Amino acid sequence: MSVTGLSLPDAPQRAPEFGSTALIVCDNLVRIYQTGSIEVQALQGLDLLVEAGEMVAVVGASGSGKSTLLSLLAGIDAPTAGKAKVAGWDLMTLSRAQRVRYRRHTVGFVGQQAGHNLIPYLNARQMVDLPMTLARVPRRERAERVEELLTRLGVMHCADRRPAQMSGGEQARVGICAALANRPKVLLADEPTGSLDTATSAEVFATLRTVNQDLGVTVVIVTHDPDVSGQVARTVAIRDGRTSSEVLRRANGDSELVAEEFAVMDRAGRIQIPKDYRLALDLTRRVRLALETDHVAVQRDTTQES
Ligand SMILES: Nc1ncnc2c1ncn2[C@@H]1O[C@H](COP(=O)(O)OP(=O)(O)OP(=O)(O)O)[C@@H](O)[C@H]1O
Repeated sequence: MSVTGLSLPDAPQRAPEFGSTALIVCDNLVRIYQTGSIEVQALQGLDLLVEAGEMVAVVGASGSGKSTLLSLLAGIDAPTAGKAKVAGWDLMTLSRAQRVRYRRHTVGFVGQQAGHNLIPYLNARQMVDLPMTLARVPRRERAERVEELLTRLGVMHCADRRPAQMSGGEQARVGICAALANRPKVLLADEPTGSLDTATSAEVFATLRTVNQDLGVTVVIVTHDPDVSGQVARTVAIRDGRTSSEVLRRANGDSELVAEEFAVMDRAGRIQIPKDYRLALDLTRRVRLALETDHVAVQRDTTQES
């Protein structure tokens, strides 16, 4: 008896998982702080994807949730709900030991005050060496890495100086070297230029670009400096604990850079119409949506006026 081949229906195509190729995935991320009976929703369902090799700035008004996002990504704090994944680590479910490994090897963190990232009685060489000593890196390898980083970021002349003997810009660069010592995939910087003047800030941004382009580290910078979009290719704005818009800078033909602003649509299709647009056209509670051939029109609901 011959057996004819069975013809089975094709398995249904599954949509690829949200951000399946990204290095950093925040999917509907929520962080609620509870102080007594008061609840603060610092992040209210934030979506963000960062691909490996990107340099992204996160901007937003004070209290919009920028630092909260960064401390979640740094593994300093844990999300209340949603998904946060960095380089394959699920930040919702990290055990204590995994959290230590994650913070030591996967992410580097530089905090707000350049001087506060350093220990007053350690010189630059000792400061960059310290994270590697804690990770039990052999002495010779540590010495080579210290030399490589201080040289690459232009602060080798500070090797034997303590923070008090360095300028603000040098302190910031040494802090970045220390954060990179254990070869993290991601560098997270919280207001890295907050206390610096304009010229020194530009210098620190140049250093961060070197880290991104030459060392291949993915960089996420949090700042409330709106001019930062001139320094990076992608700026993501957070409003009320959610990503609301993005500015992309791209080379246009003969390498002229053009900046273009986009609204961010979440996975449920929601976008936020900027306040000045709403005021200009008096868009209130109900609007008309119309699908045109290449765009969607949003118009005032004139039935409310009669
Ligand atoms: N540990 C905490 N306990 C309670 N509320 C907090 C805590 N940390 C942050 N918040 C609140 O969460 C919200 C977001 O704070 P977050 O520091 O993330 O904002 P931010 O955008 O970084 O602000 P800034 O630019 O001023 O640093 C704010 O309302 C803040 O008061």
